[in-house]
Amino acid sequence: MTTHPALEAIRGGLVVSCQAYPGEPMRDPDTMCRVAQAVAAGGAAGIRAQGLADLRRIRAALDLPLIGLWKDGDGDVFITPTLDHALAVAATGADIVALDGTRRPRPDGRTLAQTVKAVHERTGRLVMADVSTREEGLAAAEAGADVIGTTLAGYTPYSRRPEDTPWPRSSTGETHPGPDLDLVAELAGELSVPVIAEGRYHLAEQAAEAMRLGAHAVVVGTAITHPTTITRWFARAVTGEP
Ligand SMILES: CC(=O)N[C@H](C=O)[C@@H](O)[C@H](O)[C@H](O)COP(=O)(O)O
Repeated sequence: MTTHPALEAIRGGLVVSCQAYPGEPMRDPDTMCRVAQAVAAGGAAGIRAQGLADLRRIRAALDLPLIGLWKDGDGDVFITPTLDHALAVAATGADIVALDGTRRPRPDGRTLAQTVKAVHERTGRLVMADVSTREEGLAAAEAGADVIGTTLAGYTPYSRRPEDTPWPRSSTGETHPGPDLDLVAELAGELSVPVIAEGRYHLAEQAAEAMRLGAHAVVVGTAITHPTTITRWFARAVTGEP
């Protein structure tokens, strides 16, 4: 049973991740803010966004629950990798601080439990632990995370590969790397903290399935807010090129 207003507000809803990657034309806080406003108009229950400038800009413009992260560094742990990153994200006004919730060594040497505790004590914000496996999800909940996200499933060398969970995209039988719905079911079945389904939700049907499996909410990014990737899907289908 969750009680925090931001978690209650996204319960049963769609959270839209609004991110542009380094060097891309849309990598600009005002642009991302407009994307966030556009998805809010479409019924997003919450926003997930990256980078301090984007978070500040979006926080000032929108009242929706905001999940903030800061991708930094070129190591294995790059989603809000240290406590300092987490404190900076909290200072933007994000309601929930998303961070790497795996058991890999963190660049500042702190454990996940130490990091979560410090965020709670020093900011009062909630922590979303982005994990890649069932074991990591259970450990992150044990470490005190308020919400567990399946964000990193398929993005660590030891987690289930996305190719193992393909979903058909068209009547021609074309398949696409799918989300790890089994992980959502496993975690939702075992945890009392909310589980957020995130990562490669490219079809509305997949998002609906995650909810049936017990997700608290679903985060969709690429399929809504990344036109370069969406264009590539359609361009390949139209040209027949691989
Ligand atoms: C693995 C990683 O770095 N994931 C990031 C986490 O914030 C984002 O790049 C994703 O876009 C986000 O998780 C939403 O997922 P999708 O774009 O597949 O709907």
